[in-house]
Amino acid sequence: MLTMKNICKVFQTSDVQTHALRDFNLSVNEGDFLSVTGPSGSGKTTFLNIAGLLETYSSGQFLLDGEDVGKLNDNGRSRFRNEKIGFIFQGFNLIADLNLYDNVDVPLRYRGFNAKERKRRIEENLERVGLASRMKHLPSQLSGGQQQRVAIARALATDPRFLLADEPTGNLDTDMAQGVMSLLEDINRQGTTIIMVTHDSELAQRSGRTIQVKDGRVSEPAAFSQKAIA
Ligand SMILES: Nc1ncnc2c1ncn2[C@@H]1O[C@H](COP(=O)(O)OP(=O)(O)OP(=O)(O)O)[C@@H](O)[C@H]1O
Repeated sequence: MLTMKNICKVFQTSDVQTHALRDFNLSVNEGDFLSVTGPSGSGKTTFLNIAGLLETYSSGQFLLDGEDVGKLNDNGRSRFRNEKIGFIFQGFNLIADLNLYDNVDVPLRYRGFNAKERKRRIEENLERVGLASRMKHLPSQLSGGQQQRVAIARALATDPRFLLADEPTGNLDTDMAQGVMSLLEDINRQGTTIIMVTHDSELAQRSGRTIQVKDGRVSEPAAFSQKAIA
């Protein structure tokens, strides 16, 4: 459902060219939980941003859900992203002066759901991450792990096929990181395909499949998904 063939990404900054991805090849199947590891500057975030249609690529082919996304214009890419992809980030990116309910509401308003449907989705997803009782609280009244749970509820509220996570446990202590990882495992078991960039090799090993990125390439052959083997 996600296939990248020989994807290259060159950043041009004044007279310096940076080859962030070079002939990057990867296939991700529906239902996979893929961890992406690798040294700093190897291209992990660039890969994730291209996968999430936040960034374009310089050459190669990228098929997402059967669509050649290189052929979409800006509007087409935004629509595809809003309908199919949820994001979570290391810094949670919650809006500080909105309570949890209103934070989860943001992408739903953007998508134009009616008030009744928005309420249903907000309550269902805050329930899913174990924070239904804290709806009226502000992000600053929560622990880091709880804030990341709200960010996960917000990402899931639009019911995306893919959840892309860039160092989702990077700001969390070990216990909170384990809790967020367990939640991601539950979400994956319920059918959402997850791609997670992480520096934490222990967490990476808990996902079904791990690849390493080095110098802009997948340096280890993508192992078969354990789900595919089972
Ligand atoms: N907008 C940009 N303009 C110029 N160069 C960039 C840009 N974004 C990334 N790069 C460069 O591309 C390369 C890959 O960066 P990327 O952020 O993808 O690495 P990473 O593996 O995610 O690193 P880290 O683990 O430190 O977050 C680096 O050399 C980086 O400096």
